Amino acid sequence: MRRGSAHCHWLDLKRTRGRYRACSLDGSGGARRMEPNSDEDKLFRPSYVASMELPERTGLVNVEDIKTNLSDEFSLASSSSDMSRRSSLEPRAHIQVSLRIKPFTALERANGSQGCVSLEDSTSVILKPPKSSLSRLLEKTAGQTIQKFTFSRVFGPEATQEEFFEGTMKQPVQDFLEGCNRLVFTYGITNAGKTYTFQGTEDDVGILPRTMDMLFKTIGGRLYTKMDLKPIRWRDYIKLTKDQVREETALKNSLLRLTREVGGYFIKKR
Ligand SMILES: Nc1ncnc2c1ncn2[C@@H]1O[C@H](COP(=O)(O)OP(=O)(O)OP(=O)(O)O)[C@@H](O)[C@H]1O
Repeated sequence: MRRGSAHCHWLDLKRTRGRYRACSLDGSGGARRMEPNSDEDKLFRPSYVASMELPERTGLVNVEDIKTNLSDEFSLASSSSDMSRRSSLEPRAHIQVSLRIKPFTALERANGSQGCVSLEDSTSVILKPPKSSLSRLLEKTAGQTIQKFTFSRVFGPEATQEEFFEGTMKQPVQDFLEGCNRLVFTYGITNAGKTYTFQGTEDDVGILPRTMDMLFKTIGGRLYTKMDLKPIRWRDYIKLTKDQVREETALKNSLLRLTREVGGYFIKKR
């Protein structure tokens, strides 16, 4: 993600009228879009180009209502954690919120960065203010400097990409394959590790390629193998003529020449 852009990556897994739709966007809102061509010869096929569907807004929105609803779903447990709030974070809750704690980079270690987050158990962390700000904080908010936050699950700095995928994504992808819609997104300040978690690195890919891998492996036997369909907008697709197939193939080949395969994934050449 570019510096200064919205701090969020998301993956929208939807199944509509028997079709799978997996849409991935980055913080710039960069969903791919293609121009409509013809509406003839529409056939059902999995489409990988999608967009968000926002519910129709009817009338004025009461901001206080929105706040109330979100408070039911999310919970920031303070040191005096109350159990009724915790219930929204139990495994059966509609929203699962996982925390991933990033290890210090070499630069951060060299700069003497200090750890302020400590794992209490697999679902909660304790946050302590940095020593440099402690005396100032103590004057203002004595007794409130240590806070406890509870999540569906907490992953420490040593958690691998595979462990994180297994612990957070495997179930939603399984649910999606069984017909449920799922939306997954990462959220955090700049440098928090969103891109690393979502895309990963060449050697250790993140949740997005792992999700695609799981999806394609599962639906592999049911894929339409001819190359004569092209998605348009987010719900439809068109059947290409022979000339269009040739054009598309040339375009895909030129794009593929810009990539190389690493461990079964295609990444951009440097
Ligand atoms: N779990 C991790 N293990 C090892 N390195 C990590 C981990 N998470 C993040 N990093 C490293 O920390 C740095 C910042 O991570 P990343 O670029 O993913 O942050 P970001 O949240 O996407 O930032 P921005 O919003 O500015 O784009 C990168 O060098 C990345 O490789």
